[in-house]
Amino acid sequence: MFLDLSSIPVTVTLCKRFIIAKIRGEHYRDYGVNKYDDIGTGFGHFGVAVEDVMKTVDLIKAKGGKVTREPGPVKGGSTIIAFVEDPDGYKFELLERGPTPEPLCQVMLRVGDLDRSINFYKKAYGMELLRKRDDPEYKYTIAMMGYGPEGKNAVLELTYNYGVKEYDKGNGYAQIVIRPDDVYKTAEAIKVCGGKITLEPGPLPGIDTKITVCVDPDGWKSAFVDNVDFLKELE
Ligand SMILES: C[C@@H](O)C(=O)SC[C@H](NC(=O)CC[C@H](N)C(=O)O)C(=O)NCC(=O)O
Repeated sequence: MFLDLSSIPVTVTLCKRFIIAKIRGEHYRDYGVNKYDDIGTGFGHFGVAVEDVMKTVDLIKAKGGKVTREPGPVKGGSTIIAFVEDPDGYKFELLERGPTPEPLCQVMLRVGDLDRSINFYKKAYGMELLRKRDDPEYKYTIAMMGYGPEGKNAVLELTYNYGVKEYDKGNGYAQIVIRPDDVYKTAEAIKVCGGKITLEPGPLPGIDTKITVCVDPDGWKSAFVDNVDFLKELE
């Protein structure tokens, strides 16, 4: 699969419940703003699964794309990865995997307290802790959170760097969009678990799609769109 970074849609349905973060740039723009020059230090990358990282990197180079980490085993592991950047400077990690229904497979966010985040995403968002890996050599721990097994579902890769409690969110990251069955219950769970509701649950004016919006304990924003309403919008 050739990865044409300029064609990555702003919001991509990754699996039944998890629509990847909206990123501000060429496709998703606030009127009058044509440059998001501060991606911040908290946003990590989008992970894209490809069957041949080396071939994909060669194609990206041939198209003038920017490769920031050449193909090779991930430090401390065996998965072949590479890092590339899109024209707005957003990072994409290419991960060598077999065929998958969800090539856009990760969104990585850095957090200041991993256990707090795991607990929050479990209890407020109904996610599972799919995998946790500590890497003392490189002083970080990651937790993969999601609604189904990696390799078939998009996952949220929460990264804790030893001793780093806060990150700059910049102005480019917008949100992760998740599709629950009941945004009212979701909002209640978020409030109970220490999240902050920034848009109370209810129908959007004019289109009746029920949504709610919140920020997690680190300030990462998530929007929740009623699953049935969302599917109706696609009809
Ligand atoms: C799928 C998952 O296991 C990985 O790919 S981990 C990749 C690894 N992550 C980190 O190093 C996170 C900590 C880092 N300080 C950060 O905040 O991004 C990574 O990026 N490795 C780079 C490499 O060259 O292997």
